[in-house]
Amino acid sequence: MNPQTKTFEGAINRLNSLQSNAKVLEVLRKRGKIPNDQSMVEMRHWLRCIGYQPSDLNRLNVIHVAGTKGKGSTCAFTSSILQQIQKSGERSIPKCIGMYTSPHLRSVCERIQLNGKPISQELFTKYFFDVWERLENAVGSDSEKPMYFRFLTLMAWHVFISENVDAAIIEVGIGGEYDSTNLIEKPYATAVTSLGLDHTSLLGNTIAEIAWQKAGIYKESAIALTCEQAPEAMNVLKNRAAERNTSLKVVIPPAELTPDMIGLSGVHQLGNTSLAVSLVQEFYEKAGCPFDRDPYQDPAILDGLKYVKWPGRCQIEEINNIKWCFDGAHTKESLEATGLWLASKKNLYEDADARILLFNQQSRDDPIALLRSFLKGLESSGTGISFTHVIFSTNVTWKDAGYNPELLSINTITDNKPVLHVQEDLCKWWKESKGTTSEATVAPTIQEAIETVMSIKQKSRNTFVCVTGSLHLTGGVFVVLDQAVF
Ligand SMILES: Nc1ncnc2c1ncn2[C@@H]1O[C@H](COP(=O)(O)OP(=O)(O)OP(=O)(O)O)[C@@H](O)[C@H]1O
Ligand SMILES: [Mg+2]
Ligand SMILES: [Mg+2]
Repeated sequence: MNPQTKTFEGAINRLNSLQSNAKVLEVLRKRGKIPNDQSMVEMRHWLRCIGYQPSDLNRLNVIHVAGTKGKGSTCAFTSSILQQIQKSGERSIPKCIGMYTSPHLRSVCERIQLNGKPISQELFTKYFFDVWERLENAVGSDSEKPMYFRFLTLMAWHVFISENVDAAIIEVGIGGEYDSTNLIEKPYATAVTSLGLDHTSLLGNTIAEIAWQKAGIYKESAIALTCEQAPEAMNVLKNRAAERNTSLKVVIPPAELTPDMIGLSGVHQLGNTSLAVSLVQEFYEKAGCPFDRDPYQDPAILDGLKYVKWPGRCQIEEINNIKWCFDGAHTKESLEATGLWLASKKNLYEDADARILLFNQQSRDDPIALLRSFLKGLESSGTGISFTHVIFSTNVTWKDAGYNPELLSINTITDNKPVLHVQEDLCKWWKESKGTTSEATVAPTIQEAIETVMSIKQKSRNTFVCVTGSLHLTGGVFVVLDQAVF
């Protein structure tokens, strides 16, 4: 390929073309074709095409994280702790920390990080075309390529191996057993975070079935870590760990760990934090230099917890003279956790005469149930917050230009139109159940939703906005407000 045409935009266009495959797969899944061993056979084939064997991944010293909620946060805590240990100079490893997470907020580069920073557009472009061309050389330019998430996973392996990463923190995409990240044979540490019901059409309708899938990342080489779970999930995790010749270790946040010690807001982060600390401990066990003191007394670990960066999760900002809170929760449990957290942050909105909820959900089966979970969390303290305005927006970025190229999501578009009827249903439900206490409207794009926010602000003394329901909405709002993420 002509080097002139290898631009970042070119890489993003090609990457987005892999989403149409994802759409085909979605249709197959709806017909009951769920992921199976064949997915792993295909992934092994692609890995070989780009020049690696699964055994090559072992040298990355992988920390593998699955779960329904808290995967990304746990990875971010783990990376942050390792960065502080690296900075302290006390240990010979890690020299280079890789982190692969999903989804992204503003830029796809956020998904592949080195030493706590998203890779640059230049590096992304270079490694993107390496992988793209290796695949074309192996199978021909017209043949089918791996889908979006699989491609990015292959690319992450290629980046990490090329950059000599010696601690690779890997977040599972969906499930675990048949996830594209699961080619790793000998991880240093594995953890399953909080379990709940999500992606049920792919993973199963019960917590036990979901636990079975997630525990697929457990391997003989590593202790099987998890946090507190429902008993039916815990039993499955225990059996799966035994199946893999390892043992399950349940990590419970110690009493000495308190919310003021950690850089991410919300009590639900305590479980993620303590899992991350245990992952780091296991990592150093394997590296042959175990911790000999209480990790919660270790200055580098404590700094790691404090200085963690994981935007879009219970994040509070003041932008354009408006108080904002951003959270990408999109499952029942996490929306309830967000509601509970917001209820405890009265100082954010008690003086505000305009209290706006900006909500988007369009890819889950029952968006109204998700909205209700948020309200349940919010109202469980008794007082809650009464919104003066509620805006139900799609996650399309711009009025005229449609999706920002890096935020394109073909799965939520039908016949080239965003699914506005979901927002209309949500709005109708709100009006019926909440009456006239608040003004509820639908915005066809995030840009228009923000325009509505700004016009409400013009007429108000103090404005507070809560953005939640989807990480795609949160990312899109950051783009429209031009708010930096990392
Ligand atoms: N243990 C938890 N319990 C409930 N909610 C949580 C928990 N951990 C994180 N959350 C909330 O879930 C949302 C997503 O967080 P995070 O990115 O850590 O999870 P994830 O498992 O990577 O999710 P995703 O499905 O988006 O990949 C955030 O809104 C966060 O506040
Ligand atoms: Mg998820
Ligand atoms: Mg995630």
